[in-house]
Amino acid sequence: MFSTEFLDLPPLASAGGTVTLPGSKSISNRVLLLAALSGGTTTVHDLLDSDDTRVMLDALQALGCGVRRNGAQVQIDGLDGRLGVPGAKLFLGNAGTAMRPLTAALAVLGGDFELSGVPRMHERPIGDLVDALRQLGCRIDYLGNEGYPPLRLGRPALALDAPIRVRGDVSSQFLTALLMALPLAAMHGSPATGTGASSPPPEGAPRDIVIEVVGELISKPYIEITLKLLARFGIDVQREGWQRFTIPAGARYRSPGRIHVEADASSASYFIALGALAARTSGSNGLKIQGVGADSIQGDIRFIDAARLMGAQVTGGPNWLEVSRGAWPLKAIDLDCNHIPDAAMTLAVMALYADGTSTLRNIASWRVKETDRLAAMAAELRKLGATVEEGADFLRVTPPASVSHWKAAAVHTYDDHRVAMCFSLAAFNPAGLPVRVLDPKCVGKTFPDYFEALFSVTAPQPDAVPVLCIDGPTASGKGTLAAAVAERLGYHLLDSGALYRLSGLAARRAGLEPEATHADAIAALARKLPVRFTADHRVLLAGEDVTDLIRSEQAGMDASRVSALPAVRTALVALQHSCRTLPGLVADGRDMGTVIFPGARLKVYLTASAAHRAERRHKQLISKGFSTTMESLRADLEARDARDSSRSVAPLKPAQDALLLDNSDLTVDQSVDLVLSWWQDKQPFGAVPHD
Ligand SMILES: Nc1ncnc2c1ncn2[C@@H]1O[C@H](COP(=O)(O)OP(=O)(O)O)[C@@H](O)[C@H]1O
Ligand SMILES: Nc1ccn([C@H]2C[C@H](O)[C@@H](COP(=O)(O)OP(=O)(O)O)O2)c(=O)n1
Repeated sequence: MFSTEFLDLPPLASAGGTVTLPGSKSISNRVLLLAALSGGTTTVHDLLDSDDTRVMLDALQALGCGVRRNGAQVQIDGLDGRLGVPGAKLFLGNAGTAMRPLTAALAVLGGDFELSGVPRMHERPIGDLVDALRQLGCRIDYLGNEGYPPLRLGRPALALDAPIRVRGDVSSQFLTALLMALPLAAMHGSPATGTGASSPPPEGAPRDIVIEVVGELISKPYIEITLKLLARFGIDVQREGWQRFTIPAGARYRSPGRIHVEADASSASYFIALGALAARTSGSNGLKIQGVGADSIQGDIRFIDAARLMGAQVTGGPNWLEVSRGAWPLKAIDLDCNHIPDAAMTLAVMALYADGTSTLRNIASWRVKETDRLAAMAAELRKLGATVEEGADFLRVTPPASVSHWKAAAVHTYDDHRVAMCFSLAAFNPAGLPVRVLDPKCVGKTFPDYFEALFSVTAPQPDAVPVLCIDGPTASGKGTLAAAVAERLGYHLLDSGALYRLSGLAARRAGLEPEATHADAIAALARKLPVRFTADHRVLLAGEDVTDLIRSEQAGMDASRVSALPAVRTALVALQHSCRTLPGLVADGRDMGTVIFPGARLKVYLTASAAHRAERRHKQLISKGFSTTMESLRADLEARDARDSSRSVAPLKPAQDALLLDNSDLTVDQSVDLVLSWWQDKQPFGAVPHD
């Protein structure tokens, strides 16, 4: 996830490859419980791996289910409505999606269970659900505070003759919990008294079980998901409006055999839009979205129809979609979007690429979401150069009049994940302008790795990935400065010196003195360096952690010697160029600005006096446990400076267009801020806004 203050998206050109969307949390835990209640084995594909799903799996295991996990695939041996090792104590962490449905299912089955969680779980109310369950004869005791977990569930005496009444205006989760639990009673008829979960209840006369919703039902799409999942597991609930639900007598949970957990359909909308508006990356077979298919049970999947109206070509199977550009430019639309409120925001950004004015209607609900999304979308679309009319419940978007009317914008995201994800699509603008997304971490609410996923299936315009070079002599602070700047911008980091250090080490290990007679042999090693830089800043050579080994002064001297060999330098060029990937690169070394990235947007030549550098290196080495003296260090670094500056190929020197920075009297933070302000001056966005 990008936790930077802003993320600059370079202009993007094309899309291709496969993106796998994360599974939906609420569907994951519903499916697990339904699989456990059914007869037979269910293979669950693409289960979300999160704290909440782990808690549910542990609980089901404790209740006697067979659970076999294999990556994102889990097999559940269902208990055919006989869920329960009587007396089981279940610890449910902080997983509300486990606590509520398990409370309902186990209270209906009965069998002396205890359900508890972390302290925070014991502060989350469950009284409304407990009241509804007690009303139908379940025995539930509070073990701590009234209205909150932990709970003890006893044996019920179910009274199912009269309709069960549940409030619909508090949380749809209570209704979901009852809808999943009551088929257990229908399955065995409706016993007058429960008999515990370990032995099957006696057959009573099967009868319909009716639930009546009191008050207006909120979050209907979630109830719809519950109903559709119940149908997949053999329970066809009959619904009269959103007021009355009937579970038919004799209903019985049946495993569908295999089931895919869908990804969040609203998240899919960004990639459907991407396929519709991006050219196809050459050599790719178009854009494939894994995790959700056209027959999704989520309402927002109808976004596909809207995208098709605008020109998208969408095909798909049970759990995937393939999208490519059809009409281009996209076709303007006039659409009632009431049925796809979240995904419709994506249409507003697609409208930037349409052949006329698009109108999205019946979207008043946007005003009461994470932010006033109508106002937010209008304001940010205008920043990009669109003409926007904002009505009480509609948005009318006219694209920028021509390529030159597009503007580079810093998009404010209002702590709203969907605003951030939508506007990433503006990076395909025909003007080749970058787009700045402020506070990109807001995507964490539903899709923490959204930008990583986007970058994995998009290609930038030629030479659009920005590079910031920091060159200079040893111990000037290049590595420190480059790492800090990369972190603040969310960019990749190339420590080119490490490549020479690794080449020197590889040469030594092959018994080759780092000198001209072995140039070709060392170059051959350098070309195939089995190097890996890990996320926690370790350097691995053929799997061995050599991070500290290559930092010794000896390794630095060897690096300086191999780096003077032209064949070695040539051998490392391709590897260095391959580091220039989305969203950008900070490169540190000796010849980054002069040879490797001559077109870099900003080049900094960093120096400090020899005395300062020797002192810094001394402190650094001592702190790492190397023993050395200031005198020898200063002599070494002056020798290294002389060799690095006088070699015939790519000598150490400032690029003509480099900005010089002597940081002898600056702190690290001062240097970082200065370089970032220089970087900022090179961008088309103006000053970084501070809220
Ligand atoms: N501006 C600075 N002021 C004081 N110390 C610094 C500064 N920049 C870097 N240092 C320290 O100097 C040492 C050498 O820095 P490093 O980044 O390893 O240099 P280089 O990559 O140029 O060899 C590190 O211990 C670092 O913390
Ligand atoms: N782009 C580069 C980077 C490093 N080198 C050479 C020259 C340096 O003396 C060695 C080691 O570089 P490194 O940046 O790791 O060394 P310092 O941290 O500055 O001491 O590699 C180079 O020739 N070209």
